[in-house]
Amino acid sequence: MNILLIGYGKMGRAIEAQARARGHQIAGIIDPSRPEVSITDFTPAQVDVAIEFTHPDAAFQNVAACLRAGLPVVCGSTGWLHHFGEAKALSQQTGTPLFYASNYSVGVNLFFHFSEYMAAKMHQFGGYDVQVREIHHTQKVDQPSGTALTVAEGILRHFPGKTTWRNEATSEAHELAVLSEREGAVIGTHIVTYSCPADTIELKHEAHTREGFVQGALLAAEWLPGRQGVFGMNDLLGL
Ligand SMILES: NC(=O)C1=CN([C@@H]2O[C@H](COP(=O)(O)OP(=O)(O)OC[C@H]3O[C@@H](n4cnc5c(N)ncnc54)[C@H](OP(=O)(O)O)[C@@H]3O)[C@@H](O)[C@H]2O)C=CC1
Ligand SMILES: O=C(O)C1=N[C@H](C(=O)O)C[C@H](O)C1
Repeated sequence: MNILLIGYGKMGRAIEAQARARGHQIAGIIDPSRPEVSITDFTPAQVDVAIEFTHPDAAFQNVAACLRAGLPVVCGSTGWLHHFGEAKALSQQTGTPLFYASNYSVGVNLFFHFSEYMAAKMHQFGGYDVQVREIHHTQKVDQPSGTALTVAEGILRHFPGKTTWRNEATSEAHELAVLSEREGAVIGTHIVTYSCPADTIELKHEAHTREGFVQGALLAAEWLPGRQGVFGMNDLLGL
């Protein structure tokens, strides 16, 4: 497959190495360090799929440019979902597929499901309060993490005592606290905690390396070309 890499930071570089190891070619690299190259230089004849891991402020423009150019795009950037409706509409108008996941790791996508199941059960038995905590490296620019937002939305769907989330501690019983910590080079840790005076139950996912994100993004990139629509990890993994 010919892959256009958009963003050549921690994720872009790790994806390049793994893509080459799987026998794919890198058709081009779009990054501020290479201002002479732009997405509009590429056509569907040259690129089977674009993989976008950049920045919350850049992601939508990049996704939109790919869709307009007819390039299927797998996007992992977080913090741009206020534009997701526009991206979906553009995918429909152009007939070009879009894949988005707040987290490409298979483990995290299982964690999302366990968290929803847990929320429903904890609600059924009552008495517990719940909070979400995410810990990431100090270079991360958005908070809460995209993964924590997906977890929070899942809890809100299954735990009716919580009707909204807040990115800080809260004394409002109906608000789900989603706490963000930035520490050293932590790759990504997410913890859901249910507590009551008698006990505490936690569900935790801790990424040890970025390999899980990279493998998932490449699986999505290998799966997407030839499809039409907007997809996520549930479609890819059949969850
Ligand atoms: N969905 C998932 O599974 C995962 C998502 N992420 C998300 O992916 C994004 C990138 O993460 P990461 O690689 O760690 O971040 P990095 O900061 O290491 O890399 C981002 C790269 O994108 C470049 N960039 C910035 N603006 C543009 C633009 N307009 N066009 C092209 N490239 C641009 C940056 O250049 P410069 O430094 O010069 O600005 C940098 O080289 C983040 O939003 C992060 O939250 C990360 C890991 C997993
Ligand atoms: O910025 C990161 O590094 C990560 N971002 C994603 C997020 O915001 O959830 C996924 C992963 O946790 C790493």
